[in-house]
Amino acid sequence: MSKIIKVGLLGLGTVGTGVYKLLEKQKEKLLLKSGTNIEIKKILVKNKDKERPVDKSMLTDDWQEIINDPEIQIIVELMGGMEPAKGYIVEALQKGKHVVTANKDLMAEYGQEFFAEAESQNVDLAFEASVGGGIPIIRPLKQCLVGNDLTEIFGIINGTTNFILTKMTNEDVEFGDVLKEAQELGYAEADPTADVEGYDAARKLAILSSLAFHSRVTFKDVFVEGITKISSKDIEYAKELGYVIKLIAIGKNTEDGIEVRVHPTLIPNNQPLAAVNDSFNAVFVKGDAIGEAMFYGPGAGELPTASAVVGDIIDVARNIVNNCTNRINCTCYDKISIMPKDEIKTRYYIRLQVQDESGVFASISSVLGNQKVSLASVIQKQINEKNEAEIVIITHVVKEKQLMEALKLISELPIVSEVSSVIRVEDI
Ligand SMILES: NC(=O)C1=CN([C@@H]2O[C@H](COP(=O)(O)OP(=O)(O)OC[C@H]3O[C@@H](n4cnc5c(N)ncnc54)[C@H](OP(=O)(O)O)[C@@H]3O)[C@@H](O)[C@H]2O)C=CC1
Ligand SMILES: N[C@@H](CC=O)C(=O)O
Ligand code: NA
Repeated sequence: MSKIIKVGLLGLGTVGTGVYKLLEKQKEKLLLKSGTNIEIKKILVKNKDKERPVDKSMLTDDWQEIINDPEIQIIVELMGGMEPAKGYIVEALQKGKHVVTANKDLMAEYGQEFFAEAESQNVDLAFEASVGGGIPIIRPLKQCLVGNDLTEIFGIINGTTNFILTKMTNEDVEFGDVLKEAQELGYAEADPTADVEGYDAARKLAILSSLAFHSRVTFKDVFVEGITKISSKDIEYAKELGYVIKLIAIGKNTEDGIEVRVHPTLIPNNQPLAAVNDSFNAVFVKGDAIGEAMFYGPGAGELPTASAVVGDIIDVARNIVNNCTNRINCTCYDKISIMPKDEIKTRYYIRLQVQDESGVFASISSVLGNQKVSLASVIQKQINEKNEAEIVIITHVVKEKQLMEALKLISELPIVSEVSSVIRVEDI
């Protein structure tokens, strides 16, 4: 057996650089911790001429140099995106190399395919960094909590949007400026649309739900809405009503199928998730044996994410040393249907601009009542220069389909000039 396990690193951006630094820092302890030395042999980058904190001779822009190197046993994919990362992972697994990845885009869509390859080659596939950055959540779900039947998994699983919403809540700042700051801090995806439109959180929720409910959930199954339409006014009104707005991911295993959704949500400000700020993430799980547990920590950034990747590398190295690779494979043994979006039930916050005249409330209440939408509260906020009043409604629990039908009818009422915001409310 090799006394040094050699690693091929794909990508030396935010996370790749963190992994390089952390393995260097841990160099003297790796043998003690894993039973073997671990060494990065080659690093794949796009642009070899960029200034980097590593020995230039390790860099290559040629994948063949890495995949065809028989000494390299572990491929660590930190490039991101779909191709060529997907092709490289499949090729690596097919060649009998172990794979560690932080790529949720790929795991949320091709997890099953990757596991089939890993199983057939008897190699490991580890992806702790793909959800919750540095927070241990994949391994706890696969190992520590496997004795439970989990019914719910929900939380804040995108650092960039949590950073933006926290700043918009606590400071008078522009969305664009805060997004730029999140990008500079290395939290955002290469294309930040994935963060702000909720796709990144939806991918992570697909991964978490697959693990929690033992049934494959992919990105396209998740109902998703991002944070781009959230205004400071909504944040302000939510605050007045005792709520805070967060991008919440919710996965439930119900009698009517798996419910998976990601959207901005008003949550009560005494809920523990309301105190999860900046780029921090938190994941709640509910199970028949454990009851409720919360996993909390840094959800993005160079070293927190590297912490999860290096944990995976060491774990794979231990398995190689102990000749026990491919111990935990795909855990999706069930096939549960996905609940259609229309069937989702929740409460809603609705902000409307209406004519300031008598009978307005009665007309709106009547439309809502006919659609079986019952009101928890209605508040008039202010009157503008056009003599329009702004009203905020909070509903009781209603099915998505009924609410959407009611909103369509409301928006057609002559006294309603605009339905300005519709945000879901959860007392989770
Ligand atoms: N940033 C974070 O906080 C977290 C990120 N992740 C995930 O980790 C992965 C990496 O993210 P991050 O480090 O932020 O990304 P970066 O954009 O900072 O880094 C990407 C790296 O991959 C290299 N690369 C990209 N495409 C190619 C290609 N076609 N061929 C060769 N090299 C390529 C780039 O090379 P070059 O340097 O030459 O441009 C760069 O070094 C992603 O999957 C991301 O979703 C997961 C958790 C947290
Ligand atoms: N862009 C992601 C990075 C970590 O997964 C985020 O903001 O959470
Ligand atoms: Na993690």
